[in-house]
Amino acid sequence: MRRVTLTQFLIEQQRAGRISADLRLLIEVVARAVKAISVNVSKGALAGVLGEAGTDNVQGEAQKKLDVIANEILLQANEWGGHLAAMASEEVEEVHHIPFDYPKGGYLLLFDPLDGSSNIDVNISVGTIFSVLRNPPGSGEPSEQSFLQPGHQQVAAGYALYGPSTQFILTVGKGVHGFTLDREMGSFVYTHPYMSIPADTSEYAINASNIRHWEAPVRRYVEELQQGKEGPRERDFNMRWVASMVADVHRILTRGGVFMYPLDEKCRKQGGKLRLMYEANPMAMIVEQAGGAASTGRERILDLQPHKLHQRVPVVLGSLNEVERVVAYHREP
Ligand SMILES: O=P(O)(O)OC[C@H]1O[C@](O)(COP(=O)(O)O)[C@@H](O)[C@@H]1O
Ligand SMILES: [Mg+2]
Ligand SMILES: [Mg+2]
Repeated sequence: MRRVTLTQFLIEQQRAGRISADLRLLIEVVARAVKAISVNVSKGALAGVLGEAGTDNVQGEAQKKLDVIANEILLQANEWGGHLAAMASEEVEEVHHIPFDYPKGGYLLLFDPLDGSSNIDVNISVGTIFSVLRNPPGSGEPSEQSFLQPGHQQVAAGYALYGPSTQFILTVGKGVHGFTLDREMGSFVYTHPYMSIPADTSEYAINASNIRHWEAPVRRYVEELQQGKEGPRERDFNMRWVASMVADVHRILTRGGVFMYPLDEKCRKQGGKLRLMYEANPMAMIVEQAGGAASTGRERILDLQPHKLHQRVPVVLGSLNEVERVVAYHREP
């Protein structure tokens, strides 16, 4: 069987007029950075990359060494590519400008360099999430405002999962495509064309330790799932929570399911737990492109008008019929 690499896939996308040459290059550079992060993640204690960095990020969270390393790799790899106007990262408070003497392009790149940080030291899957927007024409040097575009304006989104194998999942708005890293060859091989999420599922993911903080619609939904065959759903449901959004979403992309980090009393002041611009939006685009749905419980995530770079939002995503049910429960008085 002919093996198609990510590079070949992207060239074909460009030939088909789905992406520009600059966007192709941008995705190639992100994928190259992901390979470097994958090497660091897999070396673990051998490379001394585990543990705390001793610093806090913009969100006041303690940074792990790998958060910092992954962030540096992505920033450095993308700075000189010539396809970007600016970058934004979970680990950097302000917009990251491209050095003035470097070539620049028309895209904005946003990323969560290392998602699932609490899993690094226990050798459980973590990931990288990214989102690509256009720098609004005529806006000159990008500011925070340039990034504040609704998620439906993303031109590409994807993530890497550093699991037993490293996978790279990508959408440019025409389906969701999965690639697996061949470590010996050093290339991503096209292994999962047109990934799709079944509309129905019997699996859900939520941090159930927050139950006492949940709003009534989410509590009702989860309690009904837990009642299984004996409850109103008349069938049993299974629960999984990796605590790496990338891994939980990847499971849903592979075999269906619903993932929730809803609004609750603990995170109400911040607006939610997960970040809109580089967690919720790219995942929402991927999930919708795979036939699923993504909502805050009240609104479609991709329609939200962001008001700040590091904004947080509630997230309910995955199998269409389950997400619609959660949204319907939020509508009821
Ligand atoms: O520890 P909790 O409350 O279960 O939260 C887990 C969630 O937080 C996250 O780790 C947040 O992402 P970061 O690790 O990038 O901060 C998600 O990946 C995950 O779904
Ligand atoms: Mg994250
Ligand atoms: Mg992170």
